[in-house]
Amino acid sequence: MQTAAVNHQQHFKSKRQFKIWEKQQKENAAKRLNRALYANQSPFRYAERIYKSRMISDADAREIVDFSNLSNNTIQVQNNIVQVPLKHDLGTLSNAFGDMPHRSNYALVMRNVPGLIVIPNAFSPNAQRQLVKHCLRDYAKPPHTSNLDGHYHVPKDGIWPLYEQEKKGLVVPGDANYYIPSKTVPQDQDNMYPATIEDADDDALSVASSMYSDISGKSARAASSPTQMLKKQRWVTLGYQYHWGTKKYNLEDPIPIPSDISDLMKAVVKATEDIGCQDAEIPWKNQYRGADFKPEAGIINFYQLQSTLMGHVDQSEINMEAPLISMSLGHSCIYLIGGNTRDTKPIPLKLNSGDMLVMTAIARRAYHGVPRILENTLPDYMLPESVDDEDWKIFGDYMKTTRINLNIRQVFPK
Ligand SMILES: O=C(O)CCC(=O)C(=O)O
Ligand SMILES: [Fe+2]
Repeated sequence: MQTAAVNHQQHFKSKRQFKIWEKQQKENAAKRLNRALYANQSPFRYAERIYKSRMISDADAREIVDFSNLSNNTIQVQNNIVQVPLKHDLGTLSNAFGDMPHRSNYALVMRNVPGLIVIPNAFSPNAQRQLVKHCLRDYAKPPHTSNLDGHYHVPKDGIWPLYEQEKKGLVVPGDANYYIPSKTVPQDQDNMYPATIEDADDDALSVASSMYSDISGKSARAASSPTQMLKKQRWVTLGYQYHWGTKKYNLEDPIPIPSDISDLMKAVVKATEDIGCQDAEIPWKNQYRGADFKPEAGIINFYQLQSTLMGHVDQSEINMEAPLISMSLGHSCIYLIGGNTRDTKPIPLKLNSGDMLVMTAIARRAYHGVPRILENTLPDYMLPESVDDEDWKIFGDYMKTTRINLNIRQVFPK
């Protein structure tokens, strides 16, 4: 019996023509399969797929909200953005924002995203570099937990000092302390993921897998050089240590949030008191008082250019009234913010280095995620040679492929 392919081939003038036809058939079949696969996909998942792509269509790109230059947005988007004065000047509340000759004294809210407050470019370039240094050198080390702990013996000073030594040529392969040893029996590994699918909802699984993807392969867990290790360092937890698999905090050994981070986060809650939007479909106002805000837990996310964070709701905190505050450093990203289920179509925002995001009111329970880190968006002031500071060079070099997000929550009632 002849095969279907041979039958088809007879209708073509050349083998090449047949090959082109055959390729098109395969592509069409894949598209049909894709359509079937995504037909039942929720609007949130659909948007994740669109914005994860390296080829975002012009129409989808126009929907991305740009807070850095409001006139860059479409008229529809501009009509949704409202400028609201901050209640207090950030610079007078905390030194951590740095000296800025033209610090903006307003926040932005969106009529179609109730509860979300954005303070664009809240930090001076110098303050941003200091925060990057703190995140990498001072916070990313024990007793703070990181995704590396289950698989590696992380040195007591963390990975950064070794990485610096490697960059300076002070440790080389063959030196006793060059490779960071992996644990033969990964500790706590089983606890990191929920034991069974039934134990976890969709969120825990997808978020946990995006949080551990860099170290989940066997070969990826072999002893690694400091550079390799740093690229694998995906998150570090501050304050009460969070467990991704069980989505619970370890309440036994509280670790204080570093005081400079604590101060600046309290300042943000104070400055955004009473900010809201009364002429939106769902009117809202941030009713949390700065004086009541206690920074108790946090996450530092380190994203490489290909990293993503799947859509989720942060709801492990007993206190869901307190705002969740989050800041961006380094490369820009696309951040999706939806509603309280995945059925709301999310709005894509571009978050830039120095932006502060405050999730209050109903946005505190909204689905959100980071489907994409945007290449070629590192501000010049983050480049290694941007300042006359020998110390910055190695940090700046790491930032060439990185976005850092630091977010803070209050766990307990006020
Ligand atoms: O990277 C971000 O901007 C968001 C991080 C986040 O949602 C989280 O850590 O829960
Ligand atoms: Fe989150």
